[in-house]
Amino acid sequence: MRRNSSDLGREEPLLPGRPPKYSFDATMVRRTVQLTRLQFRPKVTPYPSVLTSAILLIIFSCAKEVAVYYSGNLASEYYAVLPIKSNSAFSWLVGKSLIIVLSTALGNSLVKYFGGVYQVRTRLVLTHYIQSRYVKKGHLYATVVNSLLDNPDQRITQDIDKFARTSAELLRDLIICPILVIYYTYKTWDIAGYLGPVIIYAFFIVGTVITRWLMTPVITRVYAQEKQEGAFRFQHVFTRVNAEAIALQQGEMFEQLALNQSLMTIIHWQWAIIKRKLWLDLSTETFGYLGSIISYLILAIPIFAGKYDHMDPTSLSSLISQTSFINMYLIYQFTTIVQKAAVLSDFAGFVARISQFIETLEEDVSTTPSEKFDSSSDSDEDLNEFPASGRLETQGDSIVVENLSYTLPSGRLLFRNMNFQVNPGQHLLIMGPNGSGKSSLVRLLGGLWTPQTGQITIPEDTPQRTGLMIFPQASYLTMGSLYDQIVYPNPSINEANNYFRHSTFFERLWQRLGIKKTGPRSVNGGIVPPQASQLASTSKRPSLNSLCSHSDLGDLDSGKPATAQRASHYTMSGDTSTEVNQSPSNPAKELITDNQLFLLLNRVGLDRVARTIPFHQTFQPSEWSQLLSPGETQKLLFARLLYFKPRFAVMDESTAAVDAFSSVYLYEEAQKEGITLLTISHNDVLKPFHRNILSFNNDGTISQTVISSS
Ligand SMILES: Nc1ncnc2c1ncn2[C@@H]1O[C@H](COP(=O)(O)OP(=O)(O)OP(=O)(O)O)[C@@H](O)[C@H]1O
Repeated sequence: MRRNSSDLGREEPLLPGRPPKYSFDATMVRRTVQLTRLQFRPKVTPYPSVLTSAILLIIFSCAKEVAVYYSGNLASEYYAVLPIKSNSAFSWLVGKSLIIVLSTALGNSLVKYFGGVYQVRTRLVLTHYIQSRYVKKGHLYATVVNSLLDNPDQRITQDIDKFARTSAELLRDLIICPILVIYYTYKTWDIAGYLGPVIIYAFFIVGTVITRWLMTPVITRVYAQEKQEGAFRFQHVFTRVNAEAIALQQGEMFEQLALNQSLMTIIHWQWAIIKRKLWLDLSTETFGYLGSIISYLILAIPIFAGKYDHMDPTSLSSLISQTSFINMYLIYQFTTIVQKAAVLSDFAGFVARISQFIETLEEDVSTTPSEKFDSSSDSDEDLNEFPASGRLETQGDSIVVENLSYTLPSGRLLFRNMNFQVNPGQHLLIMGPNGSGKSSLVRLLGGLWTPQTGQITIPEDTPQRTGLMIFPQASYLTMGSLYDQIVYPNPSINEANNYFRHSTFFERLWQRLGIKKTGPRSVNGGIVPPQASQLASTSKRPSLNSLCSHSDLGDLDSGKPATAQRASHYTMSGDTSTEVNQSPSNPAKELITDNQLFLLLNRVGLDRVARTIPFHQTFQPSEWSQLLSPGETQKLLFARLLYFKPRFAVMDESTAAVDAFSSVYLYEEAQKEGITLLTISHNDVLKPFHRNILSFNNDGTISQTVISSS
């Protein structure tokens, strides 16, 4: 797939005064149908489907309207009963009123309840659908780095939730609206003649036109503001994550100015919204109050025409009360339609943003950054003619790079016809100036980028060992415990995912009743872990899966929040042996034991960590950066390397923060395990551990030097 800069227009860029517009066109209808089909697709969660909650929502909305009709007529009945001072009639009416009022209250509450249920389930289904396609091999990097989609995080966290809320609101109010309009039109006609509905309809048309005219500028600015909100929040997160770097460089003032600039942009849009909302609110409020007066104007027509001259004053006031309720309710329905037009516009915007996300994920998003740009200006016209799948092969026992060429989007040639081979035991040191393309080679070896010409072959996995593991330049510790840092990327959270996919209502009921417990259903989509027999068996501890076990999805039916025991603080408890096997179903414990973890940590020089950080305790990535120094983090990643013992490993400056003595020791340990290392480093201390040196030059050429023949 080839993209050029014209694709940028898929979502309009945000320019002051020209926010993106979302309208009700054929695309919008197609996208709504698609989203609705996704929403209502067969049950994917242990909870009753979205369809069930939608049906219940509609049923209770209709029931509530019947109750509202009867309670609206109560006033006219009191007008009729009170003047005649009949005890029995009055008592009967009070009893009837109580039943009607309670039914109305119950109807309203149930409508709200099922609206909430529908909203939560819609969010669950859509978020799960998109999340499992977004954070997925081959998609995450491509979507984040290559696609032109703005703020995927905001779309997945906020937009889906708002879509769920607005669609519940529309379902509740708009589906039943036409039926009510027809019924109350008939009643109005019956009481006031044809002029009644004509006046109300004319009132509605004028109101809609004016409101719609005033609403459009508000809606478009709301979207501009939402987008800026996402960027502002992200900027704050970034400031928080990099607080230390900012403070050490005394960059607070700069950051403050940058944040103020973003704040002012948001305030600009918010202010624009408030100004325009004044006129919109003035219009809706005026039409709202006019509605109640119009109801009496309509009644005045037959009264002044003498239609009710035969009636006594009591009957007439009862009729006025009943009629005004009917007229007002018809006007209220129209007001609802007008008000819901704003919700409908919001809904259209959310449909657009969510659908764009899904469409991006379903596209064959290229993993080559150069395809973001029009490559016609490149020297090589055939850059993209090779199919992506043919570029990276997994076979044999060596890493083979043949005739590899790669040109950056800027047109800079990084490599030209690069050739090299790394056989088992022939450790390779990759050196070169900054920006010469060393990490880019890693991206190509990892399949993130697609070479424009040439072929890369990486060794295949065996049942015992992973063929190739890559340790990127930026150390990354995931959310989780020490166990998780070692077994990463093997997910110990599969338990939650399996439950999410497969548990039925009855399974869950049995679990609640304590009749059946779900055992571990390990789905190993990660890197080949060591055989269980290789692990020393000692006491076992829960890991990330206890964080994400059943209860952690929260109980949607009871409304209970997730019961995960998240690490809110770091305890310096040295005794890790008191926490034993909290979770009966913990895949991580089958991947690594306490004993093995303890030995591994000691082996890489992290004995302090082994003594002070509870093995089972979960931390956020930002907390890990406070718990461990950069050098300790790199040592922990070496523990991961020694745990997996892959056949080949690419270490991109993996000892950059480690002291020289420890670096040498870690390399000795890795090589003892039979791991063939491809090291990117500027450090000469590692030279003796390698057989060959691959030197990158800034002109796209490389040279190879044999250091030792062993
Ligand atoms: N996603 C990307 N899109 C476009 N260009 C990129 C991308 N990532 C890196 N580059 C460019 O590729 C060039 C080589 O970067 P690379 O990270 O491979 O350098 P390096 O040799 O590893 O440098 P260092 O020694 O500083 O780590 C840089 O000029 C960089 O701007």
